Parts: sequence; structure tokens; C-alpha cells
Amino acid sequence: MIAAVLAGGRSRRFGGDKLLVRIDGKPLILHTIERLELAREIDRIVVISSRENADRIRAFGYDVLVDTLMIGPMGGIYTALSLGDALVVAGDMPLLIPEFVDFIIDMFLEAKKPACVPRWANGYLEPLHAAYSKDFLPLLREKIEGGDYAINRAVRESDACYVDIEKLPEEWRESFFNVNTRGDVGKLKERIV
Ligand SMILES: Nc1nc2c(ncn2[C@@H]2O[C@H](COP(=O)(O)OP(=O)(O)OP(=O)(O)O)[C@@H](O)[C@H]2O)c(=O)[nH]1
Repeated sequence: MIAAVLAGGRSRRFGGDKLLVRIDGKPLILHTIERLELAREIDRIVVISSRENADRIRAFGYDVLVDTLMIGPMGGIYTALSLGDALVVAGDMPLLIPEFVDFIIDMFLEAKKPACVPRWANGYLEPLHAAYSKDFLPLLREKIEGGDYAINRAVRESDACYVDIEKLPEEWRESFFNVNTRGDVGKLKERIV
């Protein structure tokens, strides 16, 4: 399975490209990628990047596919699916749990649904820690053409399968930690040292 790492955001809340900020001497996005490399179900990692960041990420030694849509995460997922079915994560998720990633992929392969998305008991979805099939593409195309870029809405309108987070080991929830602000870097440092 391909893992697609979304890296085309604007980091407005962070103020400066959060994915390149060094944590423990290493850019944030490499922390995310190195966690994915530990997942046994993943055999290829591709970064779905903005044009500006493509060369920088290639210089780290990773494959890059440029997102030409730049309409938010939905465009990143759409771009990723041009490669085939994919496990899609945000590049700002440095505490990914490889076993959880494998669990989602196994469910996705078994369910044969257009998407397999973690869901909290209150209904909140985690679409940037989810598996998508090429069968999800027609709906995405329709949404994009109609100017509706809300990925959660697209997932809900599809025949997705859901992974109920509260039924899984509690320690896996750390997988969803993501960096949005400078303050989150402090929280991350506390967790990784
Ligand atoms: N390829 C791609 N990735 C995106 C796009 N928008 C957001 N992302 C990525 O999706 C993940 C989650 O993005 P957010 O943190 O919600 O958005 P952001 O634009 O990075 O940050 P804010 O400006 O603070 O909202 C990050 O890894 C982003 O790099 C996009 O248009 N294309």
C-alpha cells in the first residue's frame, strides 16, 4: 500500500512552514515519514507537496508528487489517488503509531470500501489518518468541480467504513497528535524526549 503524506498546507496558525521546523534536529515531516516507514503494510511513501516545497522534500530523499490543485486536504487526497489506493496522513503528525496505521490498512483491505476513516464516538472524523480507494475518486472529482472542498462531507456521503477510535487501545490515540501552533512544538518535545 502507498502512504501519501500531505505537505501542501499554508501553516497560517504556525506562521512559517511547520513541516520544515526542526524537532530534535530533524524536520517535522521526517518524524512523520520515519514513523510510516515502520508500518509493515506500507511499501511506498510519497509526499504530496506544494510546488514550492517539492525540491526541498526530494532533497531529503523522498518521492514527491506535486499537488497542483492546492485547495486543501481534499486536493491532496485527490492527487494521491492518482497513484492508486493510499493511506493518507498529514505531514504534521509526528507521533503516528505504525501498528495503528497497519490496523487501518488491514480493515480497508478487508472492507473493500471507498474509504476507511477513524471516527470518535461523538462523530468527529479523522480523514487525514485514513485509507482511500480509487473508487473514492469520482465523488471527489464531483465535489471539487462543484467547489465543495469539505473532505468530511465527502466521506460521509460515500459508503465509507469507520474505525471506532474508542474501541481501540488508548495509546494509539497519540497517532492523531498534530502540530498546528508553536505551542504544539513544546508539547511534542515533551513527548519525544
Ligand atoms: N497536498 C496538500 N496538502 C495540504 C493542503 N492543505 C493542507 N495540507 C496538509 O494537510 C495537513 C493538515 O493541514 P492543516 O494543518 O489543516 O492546514 P495548514 O494549511 O497546513 O495549516 P493552517 O494554515 O494553520 O490551517 C498538513 O500536513 C498540510 O501540509 C493542500 O492544499 N495540499
